[in-house]
Amino acid sequence: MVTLFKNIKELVQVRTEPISFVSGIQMKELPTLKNAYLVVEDDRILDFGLMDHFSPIQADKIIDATGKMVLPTWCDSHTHIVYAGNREGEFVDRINGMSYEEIANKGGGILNSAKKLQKTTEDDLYAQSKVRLEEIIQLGTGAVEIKSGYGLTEASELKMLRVTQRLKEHYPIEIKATFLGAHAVPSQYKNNKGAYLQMLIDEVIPKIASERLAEYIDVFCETGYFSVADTELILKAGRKHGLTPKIHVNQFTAIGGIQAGIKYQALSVDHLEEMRDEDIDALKNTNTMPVALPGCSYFLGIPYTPARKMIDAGLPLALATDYNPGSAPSGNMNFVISTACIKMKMTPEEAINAATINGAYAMGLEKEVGSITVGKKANLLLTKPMSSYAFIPYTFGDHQIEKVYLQGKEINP
Ligand SMILES: N=CN[C@@H](CCC(=O)O)C(=O)O
Ligand SMILES: [Zn+2]
Repeated sequence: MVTLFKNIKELVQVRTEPISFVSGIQMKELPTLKNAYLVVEDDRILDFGLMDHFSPIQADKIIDATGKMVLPTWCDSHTHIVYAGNREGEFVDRINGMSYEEIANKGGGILNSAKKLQKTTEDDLYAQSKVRLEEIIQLGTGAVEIKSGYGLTEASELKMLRVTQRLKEHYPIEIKATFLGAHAVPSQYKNNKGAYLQMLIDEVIPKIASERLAEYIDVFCETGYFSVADTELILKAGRKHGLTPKIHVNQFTAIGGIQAGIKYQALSVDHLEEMRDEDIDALKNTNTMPVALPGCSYFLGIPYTPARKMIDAGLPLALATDYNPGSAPSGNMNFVISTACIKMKMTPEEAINAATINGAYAMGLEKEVGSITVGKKANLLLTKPMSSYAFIPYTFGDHQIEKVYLQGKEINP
């Protein structure tokens, strides 16, 4: 099956030479072709170029993209979309003055979601989660990472990861799974966090690795949750079983988690709302991708990741939604990109690079998605007509996507 997109007003994020990610000043460059064509064969990008150089081909389907843009789909490298129920009650409690921390200390927060999930059957959890997956696909996401971490028992953590596995089997979107058993200390281990960690290390991690239920290992490294020493224990055990670290760090406090992540060659360090100069320095010249989650900052009213300072220091940056029931109940990458431009002062070029190629890298998918490159998956966005791609972040709270294609096929709403 050959599909031809012709008369594309602007083909965005064109990379002839494959790249892994962009950092620092390179993030301001977003290569495009104006008045372009793109050829897709089956699930892959076969060819692209300027309309002026186009020689007619035999295509099964022709899409006239006059006035419209084509981009690679968004790469959302940090989500928790497999969860049960919602927490709008806590949202109202926060409006009425309670803090996220106070709610968590009263058994709300992550433990509240764990209680709900433990009581939910695997089939019901799948049914609830697939709605969110379908929703983010419609919003232009073509690759997503999904974490466990609302189970907090062996059975429920495995249930979450099996649901993620089932989503992988049933949907054309790229999915990577992360084990986040060390997301919060369950109440039954309240006074014995060490025993919980030991149980994760001795029983759960080996099982997940042997059943190939996750590619990555995560820890919520934060004051009141898991210390740097706890984080290192889990990352070490994960590494031993072939799970690569991607961790939650520096959300509320900076305690040295970034350095621990780098020590264990984390693929990404995520959140980073609280960054010290030494944290920025530690990330320089590493292969670890910093990931900002502006939807969480927006929803909780906490600081935004200092993107300007980080990029100006030469670092790369990826953007993700953090879609979860407690701190970011939205999987809308279009909103994340707008918010990054408006609140973090990223340029549209930087934000689009952060939401495509850098996001792909933060999931180990940079060879498959994240740019318009021959041989990559044809996971594409066709926009509504627009004058320039800056219109995408400019129209915050809305989206400009007319159609989404995954593996070369149009996704019907
Ligand atoms: N910070 C830790 N975990 C999630 C939110 C957890 C929750 O409140 O349910 C996050 O990334 O923001
Ligand atoms: Zn998260």
